[in-house]
Amino acid sequence: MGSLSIASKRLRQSRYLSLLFNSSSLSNIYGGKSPELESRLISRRTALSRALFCSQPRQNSRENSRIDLTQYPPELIRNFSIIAHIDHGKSTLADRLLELTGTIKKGHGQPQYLDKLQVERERGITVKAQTATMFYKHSIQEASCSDDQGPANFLLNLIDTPGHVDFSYEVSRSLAACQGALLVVDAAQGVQAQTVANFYLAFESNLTIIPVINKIDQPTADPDGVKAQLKSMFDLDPSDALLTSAKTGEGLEQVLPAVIERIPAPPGKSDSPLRVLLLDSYYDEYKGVICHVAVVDGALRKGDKISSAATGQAYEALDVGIMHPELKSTGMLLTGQVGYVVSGMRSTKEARVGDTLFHSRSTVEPLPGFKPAKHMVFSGLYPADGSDFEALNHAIERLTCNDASVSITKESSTALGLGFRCGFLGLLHMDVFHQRLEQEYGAHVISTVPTVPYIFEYSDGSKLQVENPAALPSNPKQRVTACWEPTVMATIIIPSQYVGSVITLCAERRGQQLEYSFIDSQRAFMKYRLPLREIVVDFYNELKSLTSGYASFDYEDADYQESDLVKLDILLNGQPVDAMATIVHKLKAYRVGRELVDKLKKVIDRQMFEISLQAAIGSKVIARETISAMRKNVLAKCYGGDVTRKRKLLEKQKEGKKRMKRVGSVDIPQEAFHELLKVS
Ligand SMILES: Nc1nc2c(ncn2[C@@H]2O[C@H](COP(=O)(O)OP(=O)(O)OP(=O)(O)O)[C@@H](O)[C@H]2O)c(=O)[nH]1
Repeated sequence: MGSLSIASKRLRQSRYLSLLFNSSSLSNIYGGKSPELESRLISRRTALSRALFCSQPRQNSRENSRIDLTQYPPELIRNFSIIAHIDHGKSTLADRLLELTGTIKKGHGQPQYLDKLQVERERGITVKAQTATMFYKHSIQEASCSDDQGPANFLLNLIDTPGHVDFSYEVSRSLAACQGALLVVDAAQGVQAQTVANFYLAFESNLTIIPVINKIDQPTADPDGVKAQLKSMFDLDPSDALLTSAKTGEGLEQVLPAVIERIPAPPGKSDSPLRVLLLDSYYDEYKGVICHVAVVDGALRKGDKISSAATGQAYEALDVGIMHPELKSTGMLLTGQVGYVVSGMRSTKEARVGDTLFHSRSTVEPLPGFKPAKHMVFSGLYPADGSDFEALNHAIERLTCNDASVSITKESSTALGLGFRCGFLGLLHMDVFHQRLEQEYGAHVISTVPTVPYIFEYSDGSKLQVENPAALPSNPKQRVTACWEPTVMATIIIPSQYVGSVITLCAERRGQQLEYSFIDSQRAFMKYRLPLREIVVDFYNELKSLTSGYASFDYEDADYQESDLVKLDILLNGQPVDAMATIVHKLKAYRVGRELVDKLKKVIDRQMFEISLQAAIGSKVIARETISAMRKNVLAKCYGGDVTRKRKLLEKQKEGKKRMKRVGSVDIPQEAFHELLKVS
């Protein structure tokens, strides 16, 4: 029965393969004319790709054998994370460890195996933390794990985490399931900003930290220099550092023995009532909500009745297993083990990250859970074609099932119609969300200028958090008495020769220097308090270009600070366009207003009538441009009578017009909204 269903699943998978990875074939078959059909096919495509990557049956006959988790008491388990600055080689190291333990085949042809999302593969970054269970034989002298003192079989749970600052929430959640972390540092680049941030995340979580100096094969590698940095910055003993090359395989044989010998076993109690920490969840077309969990105490078995401490809802554990690295049903998860549970939850909203699951018949003290994700950036998302609202609604609902860290509320704009206000963890997160909407769900969206959550106080004493500038009245009658903006604590590490230009950049961005020191003779370390608004737009790119790409930057949210803010309106032919309003610091309002109208003038096509573009604070216009009238005759150069050629040109013009948004009588191209993102 099992092999039959596997065979038929494979057949289905192979029949869909060409469709899966060839979106053009979708539009060929359906001529792009049946949106429902296309959206159904796209969601099927996504589901199948997930099924392929997440639950594809393995070729190896060993895979079909049952894994008996009772063989792995907590003392034979190690849970560890791989943390590092972006691109220091976490995912490649994870690949090598999976190969070394036979969890995946060598030369599986899929580098960065645990980066399963299309956006992760295209951008070469990790966005979602991924867990993989490995089995590894090792003998340790002191432990009395096996009577004959021969090698014992260990169960190792490896969690690969994202490196980018926007996803540090994923990192902190992953660390909650671990007792140790491999802190990977590039042997040539040395300690970078996110190495510092991730080290402190792990340190504050009381994890055992094993420094791994990776990429020692590079000609510019300086492992001794990096050891010295690790000592001076984190007080890590240089002799504890492992030297590896995830590329050539050098030094990798020391990694897992070090994990087993240095990282403590999970501390939970097997004989205590069940407590399961819910780490993450995603929606699978076939299985429903799949929760990633860590069993802190007790044992969870298939068929158990479990309850959620957060919602009080009761469920049945329909399937329980480990990620090996695909889902592998084991029928149980015991103390200290990390795996998955399918419990018939209908939406990921029921699966609250940080929740405690326990046996319905028992009463337990819930686990501390996690701080809720903090949304740093808000932006409006509107369908490029106003009539696609339902399709976009559906796409967003499905995507938030797999990315619960986005906040969504419906909103409407006079310029763009019905849409959504979405809260993201940062700009990259916002970008990745857009890309996934387009790639996985075929949605075409217009996004408005990202903004940060400000707090405004009015003369009647009321305070309001403003996530959408349009919500702020321009009406001076409702007087604002004070406003506050969010700030961040930024860590910047740069080669010393760039110190001057980076200080100037931070001063321009209204930064306040808090710390300035040298890591070694070549690199400086700075801490700044910066308004979040100033780093949201283009700060990182500018920092990178000022320092020839050598700067590294990380931030964590800090307090609100009082600030002199104004709402900047953009008016087209005298009408304010709500979707283009922004909130800026008063000192910058004139410059930003001028840049905005200049940019808009470049991207808005001349039309049949004159268009005035204005930037205004309240009723005061601070910048103005005019786009003169014209009639664009696309057939002007098309002499002669070839009707098909003329038709082609007119079709092309019509196509272009579809991508315009009509505001009042003015057509605004999608690029206008994109251009606005770049003005700070
Ligand atoms: N020369 C060399 N290159 C390596 C080594 N390890 C990884 N790389 C390369 O470094 C790049 C980044 O590797 P990843 O494994 O994606 O890095 P990461 O830390 O997982 O990146 P994020 O998930 O985006 O934070 C890839 O091009 C790898 O091929 C190594 O030991 N030596």
